[in-house]
Amino acid sequence: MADDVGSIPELGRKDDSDEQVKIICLGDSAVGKSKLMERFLMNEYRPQQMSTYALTLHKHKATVGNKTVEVDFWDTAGQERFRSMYPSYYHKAHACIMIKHTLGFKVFDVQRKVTYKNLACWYTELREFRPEIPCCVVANKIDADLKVTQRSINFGKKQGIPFYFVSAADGTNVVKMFREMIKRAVDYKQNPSDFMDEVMQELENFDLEKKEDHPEADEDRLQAEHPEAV
Ligand SMILES: Nc1nc2c(ncn2[C@@H]2O[C@H](COP(=O)(O)OP(=O)(O)OP(=O)(O)O)[C@@H](O)[C@H]2O)c(=O)[nH]1
Ligand SMILES: [Mg+2]
Repeated sequence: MADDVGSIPELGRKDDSDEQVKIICLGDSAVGKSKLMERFLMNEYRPQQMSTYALTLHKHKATVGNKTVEVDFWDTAGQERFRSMYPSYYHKAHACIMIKHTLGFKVFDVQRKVTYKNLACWYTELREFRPEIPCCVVANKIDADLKVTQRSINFGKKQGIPFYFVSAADGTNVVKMFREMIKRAVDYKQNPSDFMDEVMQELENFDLEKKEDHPEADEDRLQAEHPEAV
């Protein structure tokens, strides 16, 4: 399984959009990660469960302020058997949406069997890899019992992590939550507080400036590499 970590394909490089960010959805199996993506990207909800195998990647175009943003959404697999892949999920992510059931939601035995971690474990592991990226906590399935919204959860309060009650089934808060997270991911990418991310951002800006200042540099390189083509 360890090999899988290195074999995840990178999505295509930045196209004509102004910015590109990666956002990951994390959480135990059956909390509703894929259904939330389906609701946000297609405004659909089909109740059947198809547990995600390893990973599903979605590309999405968004607008933040006057910028176009290409978002790579990583809908990850919550089942324990995919554990060795988690480091590759976290790698270079700009924001993380952590998803759980609403309090008191009756988890069926069949779902419980594949449940691996609780939120605190996910969060601890994420922070080892991505210490500074913006996160939020999402309690899904509030359609099953609206009373839960009168209670709040303690997790994340101390760290000031934003919290949302949502429902993939009826759409409550889904668009709002995803839009806010896209904006936070873009803000983070542009002003990273992690040293390695700052270096990466500097390199990206430097590369862009070089291209703008010397567009002929690419032509020179092409000529040197393929003299017959020019
Ligand atoms: N009532 C209710 N059920 C939901 C909601 N969202 C998801 N479900 C149900 O929960 C089950 C699991 O949803 P998925 O989106 O497949 O779960 P997942 O987190 O992607 O699970 P893995 O891919 O195994 O990690 C499905 O059978 C859905 O019908 C919701 O908002 N309300
Ligand atoms: Mg899934």
